[in-house]
Amino acid sequence: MTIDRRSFADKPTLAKELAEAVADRIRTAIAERGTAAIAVSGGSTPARFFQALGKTKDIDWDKVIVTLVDERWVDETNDRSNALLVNERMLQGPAATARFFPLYSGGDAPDAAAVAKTNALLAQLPGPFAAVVLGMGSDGHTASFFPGGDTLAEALTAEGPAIAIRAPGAGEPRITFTLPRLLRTDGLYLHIEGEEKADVLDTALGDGPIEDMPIRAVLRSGHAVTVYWCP
Ligand SMILES: O=C(O)[C@H](O)[C@@H](O)[C@H](O)[C@H](O)COP(=O)(O)O
Repeated sequence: MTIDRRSFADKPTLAKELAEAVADRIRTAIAERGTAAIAVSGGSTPARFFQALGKTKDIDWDKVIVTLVDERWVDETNDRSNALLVNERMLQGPAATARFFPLYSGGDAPDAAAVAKTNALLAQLPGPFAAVVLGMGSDGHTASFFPGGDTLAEALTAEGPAIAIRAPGAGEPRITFTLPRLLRTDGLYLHIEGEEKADVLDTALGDGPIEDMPIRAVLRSGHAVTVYWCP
């Protein structure tokens, strides 16, 4: 396994270092390919990182596309919307000129037509991501790869780019990039904070079925993963 675990003293230091790593990936992708796309996670952990990245001045933000690794099926006025979080915390100041590709495409549920609409937009993304930043729940989910997810097997294997998924621990129905699409990335980061999540990661790195802790599919994928952790 190519898992590089990095520990930082505190949350502000982690946010700054992760923002610098992702900014480097963005600058390199723009230099090599003309554009850079990144996919970031929602939830409660990434706000500081979003603010640090959004303040970065030496990036051609108008050449950057930001999207989400997954989204709850709610519109952008809902405080559970990951898009709302990204817009409020990252796409301000220097980063305000970046383009944002939402995963939520309207309506009450991610039915086939809604997912097709999202996938038509996502088909416009450049080939590989410059960076994908994952989070992890204490149940071992990442993106919306939840234990018990109704489309989990497909989400971990299909080309996608995105698929609907429902799971007992997920709250709303969700839409998520599939794992194969997320693995098409230059940099793959896992951002977790707190002792509990360090313990969950230790468990996930041990033996056991992927269905119990879907983060294992990422950790066993063969793609290098850099873990950013702080207490
Ligand atoms: O929309 C989401 O919920 C996510 O993208 C999800 O995969 C998240 O990264 C983990 O649930 C960790 O969430 P916390 O940071 O809130 O613990």
